[in-house]
Amino acid sequence: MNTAHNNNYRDPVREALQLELRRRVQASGYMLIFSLAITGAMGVIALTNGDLLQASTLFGVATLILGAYITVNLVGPSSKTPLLVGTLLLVLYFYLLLSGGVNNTGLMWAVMLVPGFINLYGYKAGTATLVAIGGATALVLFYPDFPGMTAEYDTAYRARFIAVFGALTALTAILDSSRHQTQQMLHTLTQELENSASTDALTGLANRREAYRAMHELERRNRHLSGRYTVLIGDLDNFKTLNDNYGHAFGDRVLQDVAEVLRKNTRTDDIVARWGGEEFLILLPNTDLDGGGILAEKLRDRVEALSQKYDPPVKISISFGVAEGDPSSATHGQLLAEADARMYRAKDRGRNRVVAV
Ligand SMILES: Nc1nc2c(ncn2[C@@H]2O[C@H](COP(=O)(O)OP(=O)(O)OP(=O)(O)O)[C@@H](O)[C@H]2O)c(=O)[nH]1
Repeated sequence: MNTAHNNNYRDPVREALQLELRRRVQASGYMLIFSLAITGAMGVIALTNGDLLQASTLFGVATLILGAYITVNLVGPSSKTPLLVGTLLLVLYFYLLLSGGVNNTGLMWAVMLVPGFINLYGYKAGTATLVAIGGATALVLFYPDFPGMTAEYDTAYRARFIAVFGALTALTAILDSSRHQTQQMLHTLTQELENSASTDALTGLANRREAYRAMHELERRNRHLSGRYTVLIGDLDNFKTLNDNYGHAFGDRVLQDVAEVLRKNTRTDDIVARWGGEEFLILLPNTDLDGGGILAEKLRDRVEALSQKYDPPVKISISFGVAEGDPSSATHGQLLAEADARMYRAKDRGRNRVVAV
């Protein structure tokens, strides 16, 4: 995690997934209301036609759907909701297919399953389910004397139903896949924006905002796990003179090289950030003051060694202040102030050194 960080207080991808689940649960609710209306209306028609058996079956299914609707609303959003609704819809569908519903119109309503299933399960799983349902329907319709089949459909009607079902599935899947692509694009863009908002453009390190986020996160974890962490604040020495003597572009190059040194000599779990102009902040999770002091000394040494890299050699050095977070009391505000004060003490004592007490 010592380069730019993707995670933030808000995780856009997780939010998008939650939004998708909410959308599916909402779609489930609409599907249940819609199925309830159809089944109820068919039940009333069957009742007025005097077909008591069909009417009571339809009212029975309607009651089941109503029960599911109430349960879903009581339990709240759950990833199991689309599964429950899908199963209920399948039961209703095969009942309508086999019985023909009222006046053999059951299948006509059944095409509504297509957008419903794709909405519930997304275009991939939804289409796969619909292809399976289409196959099962073709079997039921064309298998001679299929057990339980009481509806009477003529051959042309059966063939047309399969064609309409297939075409509607393909069309809805295409539409939903383009919606899915747009959504993916939005996720990617959001992620890119998140990255650029948390990264320093010159050095590629985490920026100050991201460093605050990381500290906040460490503090939160500390409260739960009583872990410890140490913070280093490093400030390049006499950087103004370097800029004045060699130019701003050279200063920028040095900042990039120093960033690289800090990044290369820290662990992946450590967080290296550009804190300000020529100031860096390093967060070391699960590290005490002694460990932080040792690392700061190593980094100081490696930054100093950079001086030989340039032609002619240029004096480059860094002063570090080190402070350890107290899991029970200190907030990052106090911790930063302490590290900062120690860094200034390092400057006062002649620069190019580490102060940890
Ligand atoms: N090239 C370059 N210079 C920067 C950047 N950000 C800040 N600086 C310069 O860093 C210098 C910091 O100067 P000072 O705060 O006086 O500190 P210093 O000269 O390093 O002196 P000490 O910290 O006391 O050792 C200023 O000249 C800033 O212009 C940057 O992105 N690029």
